[in-house]
Amino acid sequence: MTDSAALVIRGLSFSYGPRAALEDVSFHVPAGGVTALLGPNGAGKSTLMTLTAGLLKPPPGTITVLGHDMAAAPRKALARTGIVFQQPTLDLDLTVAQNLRVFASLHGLPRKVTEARMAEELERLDLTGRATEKVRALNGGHRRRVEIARALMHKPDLLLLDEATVGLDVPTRKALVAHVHALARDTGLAVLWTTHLIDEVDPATDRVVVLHKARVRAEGAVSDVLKQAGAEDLATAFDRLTGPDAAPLTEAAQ
Ligand SMILES: Nc1ncnc2c1ncn2[C@@H]1O[C@H](COP(=O)(O)OP(=O)(O)OP(=O)(O)O)[C@@H](O)[C@H]1O
Repeated sequence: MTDSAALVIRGLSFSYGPRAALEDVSFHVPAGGVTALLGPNGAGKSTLMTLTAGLLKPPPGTITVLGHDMAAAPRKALARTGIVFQQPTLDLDLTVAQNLRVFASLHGLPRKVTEARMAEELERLDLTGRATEKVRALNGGHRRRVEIARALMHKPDLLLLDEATVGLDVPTRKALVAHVHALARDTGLAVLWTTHLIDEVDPATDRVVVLHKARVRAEGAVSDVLKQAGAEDLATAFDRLTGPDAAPLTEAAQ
């Protein structure tokens, strides 16, 4: 199972100077589903996403995307990866289509392929008819969906979403969560979804990784995480795993 996963993280440690941001982190993200990376502020989530997005160099052998080692073959690994960062990166004064076309040409996609994929992804994300609108005219939820459509233009196998719902109201947040779950289910995409909001996890289908103070505290299907925490529900499990009574940490991570 682990070897065939889209993303495999094995024994990943990373420090900013003396401060350990990740210590011996291991988990995997299978195809066709959402893996929620849950953790409180400072847990190490963004550091993990930054390393997986190839913006910091990970130690060799610790991050593998579809069998490609992020340290040894970052271009091959990134060619299979779509990324939506926490901070929006669309050009507000370009139309939806122009934003997608710029991205596609950076990936070297031919014009015909670009137009076909754009139509496909906009339809999948319920954005058909918005292609000629300037991004500035869209609400926050639609802008996020355009970012997801853009991240899918090169048909990645792995989609990284870093706190994708930040700043959205509750109904928009719920709609986006539902869209991403449908996307994973319908296309076989592997999604790593970073959040600190428990209600964004679908307990029936999602895998969960609880990160706290640089370390994985529990990992697996929601039922496994509940067992590991000795809790009845995910909110209680999260509190137990990340609260003041959580297992003691090594000095480096404190
Ligand atoms: N550029 C940096 N230089 C030094 N320390 C950093 C840097 N970025 C993050 N850290 C530290 O590394 C640890 C992990 O931070 P990180 O941002 O990865 O956590 P996070 O789970 O994403 O938090 P948040 O939910 O607040 O974004 C924290 O202790 C943070 O202060």
